[in-house]
Amino acid sequence: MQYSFICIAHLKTKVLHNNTEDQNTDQVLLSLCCFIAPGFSDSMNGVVKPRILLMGLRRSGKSSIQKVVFHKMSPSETLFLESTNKICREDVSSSSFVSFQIWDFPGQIDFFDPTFDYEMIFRGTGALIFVIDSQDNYVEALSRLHLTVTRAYKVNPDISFEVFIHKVDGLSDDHKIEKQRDIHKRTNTDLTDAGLEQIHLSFYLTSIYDHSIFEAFSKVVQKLIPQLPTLENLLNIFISNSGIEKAFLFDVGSKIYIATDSSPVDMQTYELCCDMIDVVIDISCIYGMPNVEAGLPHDKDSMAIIHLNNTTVIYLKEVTKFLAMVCFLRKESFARKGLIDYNFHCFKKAIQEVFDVRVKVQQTRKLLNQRRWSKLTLTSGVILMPHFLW
Ligand SMILES: Nc1nc2c(ncn2[C@@H]2O[C@H](COP(=O)(O)OP(=O)(O)OP(=O)(O)O)[C@@H](O)[C@H]2O)c(=O)[nH]1
Repeated sequence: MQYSFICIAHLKTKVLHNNTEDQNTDQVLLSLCCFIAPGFSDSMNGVVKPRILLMGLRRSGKSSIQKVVFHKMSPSETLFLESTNKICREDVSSSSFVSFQIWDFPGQIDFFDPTFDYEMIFRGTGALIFVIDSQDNYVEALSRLHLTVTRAYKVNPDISFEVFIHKVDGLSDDHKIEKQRDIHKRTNTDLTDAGLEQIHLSFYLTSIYDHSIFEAFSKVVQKLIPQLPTLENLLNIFISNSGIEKAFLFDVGSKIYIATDSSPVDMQTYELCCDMIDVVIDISCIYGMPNVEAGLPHDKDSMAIIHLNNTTVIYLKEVTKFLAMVCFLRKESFARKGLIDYNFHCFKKAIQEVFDVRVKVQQTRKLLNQRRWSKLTLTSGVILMPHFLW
């Protein structure tokens, strides 16, 4: 495999730092180093495609969310989006590691009309995201949410119900919390009154004008990844053996993180990761050799290192052409880069096994379905934990 050396540069740039966005003038020294290699085939481009529904009243922001997260549309451009007049389905799997379908419903659609087959729609659904415009009066939205959730639950109790309290960029912090509490209380009271207190709704405060929408989408998508506990476990072992403080596994295309270790996620760390991915992609797009096969400017050998001026190092390494690990560690720990790279290699092998097992299980299931066996018993494979050095 041929490598083309792209750049090793020391740049000065701005990052978000400390506690407020206003303090983003701190200078950081950025040592960036990318190696771009031609594409490779991996077995992770597979197969499971849960469906995510985006529902809510008209102009609540559904299409904007989809365009900003999956099409890199800038938030201000969404001002010119026209109202959606039919269900828009999008397959996210072709361009990204995360594999699912998004269905964007027009706000005005009455999908409980008898001519509309809502049972078919809910039956294949993994997550239902209901978007509420927090800058508007939300009484109507809440009754619509109740109706949607109760009907969907009756058809498919396995759906995860996610409520985006959206457009919170216009609200103060106190106001945000107050709105969330109010919406939470009202929806739960409605469900209890209907005798459906077992339905669990998750609430997120979101806006397309900051990273909150990406973070919320990450959490929604994580619930649809059956291997999540294994991924988290592997990340925990990896960081504890490598002197790393925090590690995320990112879907590079969408900046959704599909897993992280078990320490809490703070928003600024997540924002720094997103900024780093943007820098790597931008530099790769400008200077990298286009990977014709995958249509991506980066691949499994891309990597980047950023030294912040507070002795923290951010280290990005591609796991596959769609998936990257971003780690936060102290400068002293980064001195043992050889060890980190070795452990990363073990991690990568283990993760490959996780997805190989998934592909094998799916193939077996397909085969069994084809043979129309009446009773299927699938045994999932065993993942051997890698031997990390420490
Ligand atoms: N302030 C603010 N405005 C937003 C946000 N998200 C979307 N909007 C705006 O809300 C308006 C409606 O957005 P759309 O995405 O078209 O809404 P929709 O829910 O798809 O609307 P329908 O297609 O009619 O169902 C647009 O002007 C967006 O710019 C947000 O996070 N904050």
